[in-house]
Amino acid sequence: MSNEAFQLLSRGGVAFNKSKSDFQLFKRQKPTTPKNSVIAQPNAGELPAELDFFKSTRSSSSTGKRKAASRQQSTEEKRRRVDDMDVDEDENEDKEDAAQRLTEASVKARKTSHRVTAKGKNVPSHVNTFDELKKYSISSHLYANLVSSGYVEPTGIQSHCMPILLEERDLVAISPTGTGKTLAYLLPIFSLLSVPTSTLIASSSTSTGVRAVVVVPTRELAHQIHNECLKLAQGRKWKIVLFSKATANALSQKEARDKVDIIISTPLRLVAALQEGILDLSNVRHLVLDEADRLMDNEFMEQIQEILGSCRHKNLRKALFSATLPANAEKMAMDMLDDPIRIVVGLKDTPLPLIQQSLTYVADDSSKLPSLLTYFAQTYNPPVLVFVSTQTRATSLAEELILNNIPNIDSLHAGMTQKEREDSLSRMRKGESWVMVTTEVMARGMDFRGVREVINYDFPTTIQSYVHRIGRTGRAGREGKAVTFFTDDDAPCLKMIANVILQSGFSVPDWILKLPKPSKMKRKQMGKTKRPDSVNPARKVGRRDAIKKRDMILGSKRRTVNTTNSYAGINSD
Ligand SMILES: Nc1ncnc2c1ncn2[C@@H]1O[C@H](COP(=O)(O)OP(=O)(O)OP(=O)(O)O)[C@@H](O)[C@H]1O
Repeated sequence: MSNEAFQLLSRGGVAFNKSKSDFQLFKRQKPTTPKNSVIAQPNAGELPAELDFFKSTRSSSSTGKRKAASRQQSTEEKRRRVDDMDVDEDENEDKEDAAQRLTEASVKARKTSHRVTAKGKNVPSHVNTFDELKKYSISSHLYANLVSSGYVEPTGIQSHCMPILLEERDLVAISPTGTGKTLAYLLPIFSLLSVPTSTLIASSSTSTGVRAVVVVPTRELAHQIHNECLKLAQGRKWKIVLFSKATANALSQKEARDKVDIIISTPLRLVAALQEGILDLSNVRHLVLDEADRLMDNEFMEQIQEILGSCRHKNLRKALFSATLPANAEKMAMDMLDDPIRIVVGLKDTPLPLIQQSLTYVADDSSKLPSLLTYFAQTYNPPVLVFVSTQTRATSLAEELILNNIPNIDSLHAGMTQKEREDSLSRMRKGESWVMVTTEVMARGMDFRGVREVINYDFPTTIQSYVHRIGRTGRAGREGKAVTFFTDDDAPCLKMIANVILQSGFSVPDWILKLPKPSKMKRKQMGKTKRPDSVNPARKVGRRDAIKKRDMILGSKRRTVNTTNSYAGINSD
């Protein structure tokens, strides 16, 4: 692969060409399978049309199809059994029970001719093209920006949700990772706001103040969504604010505040400004909670309630989006909304079949590092995201990889300063990082379209965590690969994740599926498992080693730009 192609793929953001010719550069690349992988079943060539969110199978290679054919029978059989389950009515069911039913042959046969389920009163019809949205009086200028951003056809979630939001209905929307949920809500917001507040003020229209708010769980995601907004805003004087301490201060003046159209923020930042009295949300008409299930967990719920309480406009419309929504979060979501519509694209809480998933047994924690080094000793497709459970382990693993001469290592976690996090992200987008060691902070929403591989170094302890982590690859119709290490200690959650893999259409060994269902207590304990801070307890770092280590880390950071140029070598077919 050429350096240029890599730069293009890893850039993300504004100039990416969604015609997918870049994607086709990778068509012939064979995925590699680590030797100690106990499960590695490529997906079955062609996706069912309903799951082909980006029509990607049009470009899948015939070789892939041939290879898949020989394995297809059992995988397809299992997948069909999943397809036949009643996803409309039963999707809140416990995954384990669902998979148990899969392994039994007595699943009731029901053909799911549709993969989009809609619930609610008077659900507006979906559209097949962006052109069909014209009946909602979308401005030609907004269209032009849509087209110049490279969006040609709406994805499934966009086809269904855009009309609903444009008809000003409350919405809960669930669609797999990387299927374009951001645009699904941003386009209707821009269309409904119609013109920037500055124009309204100039024409002495009455109401002023922030009119739309998008809330997300991390700063990085807020930044990314802000960039998406800027694409749609081109050529007009929209005031779109990425909320931070600095922008909050700048908005302390009412005149400045009144000109703001859209705010993108994390809950904490927004609530701090509300409490300081430097923000007024009473004019907000559109509130979006992106990664809604995360925002409704204990860490954020209080803040979300405060934000909801501050959005008091009588015409406030609310929309919640996520790739996952467990039953309890869904109930809370529905309770927040008025006469809501609920849209589910694909199977709830299930990764895209384009992501080739496997589990790799690594016995215990101290065996993970050698396994990862073995992995990187073989051909791999950078950039790779490696997920660990804590900040300290992220730092430790990144250092170990550098000391073992794995090129272009970076890390990103919430313990780093904002500047460090921004620099890390920027290196990733520029293609300077080949391996990014990170924590849950990067698991949701982040869109690096070049990411071909995700490694779960530490086992995810919830289905949601697994789905979002591996969803950093296989985005916008591209193929991806996800490898999950598991140790004996991960047994309580193993079956749960294996069931997700099965549900995506991949095989898993029967012995895992036959594991007894762990008690809730065991699963809770598993979530709290204390892993050592260092991923290599054997390393005794003396003073000389410490200096060497520091120099190597600094050297590695300096070298990144140069070594990026030799990228093609490592990634060749
Ligand atoms: N209609 C479209 N055609 C082609 N590409 C699209 C379209 N809509 C969105 N995309 C691209 O798909 C990628 C994924 O979009 P986005 O980040 O909105 O996904 P998501 O569903 O929100 O994912 P996640 O659940 O991980 O947050 C982005 O790179 C985006 O530019």
